[in-house]
Amino acid sequence: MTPAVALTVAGTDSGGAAGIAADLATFAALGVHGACVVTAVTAQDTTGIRDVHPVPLASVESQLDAVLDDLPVAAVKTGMLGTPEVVELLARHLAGRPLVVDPVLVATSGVVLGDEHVVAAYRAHLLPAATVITPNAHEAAVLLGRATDPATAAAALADTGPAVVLTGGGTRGTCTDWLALPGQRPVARTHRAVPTTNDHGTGCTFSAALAAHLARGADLDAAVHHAGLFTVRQLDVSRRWTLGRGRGPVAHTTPTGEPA
Ligand SMILES: Nc1ncnc2c1ncn2[C@@H]1O[C@H](COP(=O)(O)OP(=O)(O)O)[C@@H](O)[C@H]1O
Ligand SMILES: Cc1ncc(COP(=O)(O)O)c(N)n1
Repeated sequence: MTPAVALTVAGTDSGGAAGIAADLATFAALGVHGACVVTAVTAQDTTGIRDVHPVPLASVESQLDAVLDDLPVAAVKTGMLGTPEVVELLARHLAGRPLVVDPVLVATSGVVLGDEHVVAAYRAHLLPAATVITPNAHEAAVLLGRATDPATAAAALADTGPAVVLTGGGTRGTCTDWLALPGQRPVARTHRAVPTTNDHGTGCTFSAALAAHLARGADLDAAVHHAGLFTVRQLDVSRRWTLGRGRGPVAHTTPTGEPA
């Protein structure tokens, strides 16, 4: 048999919480073979990011060519891309495929992972090529160039072309994500909040789970639903962990190994 294949294009996190580590672990937990294209190497742990080393554009392109020439990639997710040239390259190579764009611009620790040139390249090239984008409220405000309420922001971003899941993580009471499809009223998806600080990599995990479910053939609505359930369940696991001196990793794998 041929397993479902998903590709992540993202940065590494040496602490194993976010980026490529989160994505490949999430793909594996959901029974999907994961391929990866590395865009940047970060020296990072649970307390923050010490250093970022971008991978040369030619190397990103040859990694991408190697994967796309050989494997039946059913869905792609992008995370930290780092430079406007990489953002443009991906828009050229990935348009027309099921494409989840997690516009990683600022780490939880506050370090900027995408400057204004990267933001401009997202707006001009990658957002119009995406199937669905998964910004948090801050990233949505940066992409739109203005701060507004989440439902309005989700609808405004959907008007630029892709479906939008504007994520609203939080540790008290409930969390609300807004799903907006182009030309339609945004819909609120509210679920319980897990009270934990072990949430480093949560946005990566959610968008990787979304790509994994699309790769397995789910439609967008079902993929968003299952990615949300998966993420909450993994936070339920990591809330019981003691790992690292800072914001611990979300648990990407399930104890049972069963797809969510
Ligand atoms: N503490 C939490 N409890 C439950 N769900 C959470 C929690 N934190 C984030 N989520 C969910 O995880 C997904 C990613 O959200 P978010 O944390 O906003 O991403 P990011 O890491 O990009 O800021 C969303 O579905 C959000 O609702
Ligand atoms: C390589 C890489 N990619 C993405 C993030 C964002 O993750 P978070 O918002 O949990 O810090 C990160 N910190 N590092």
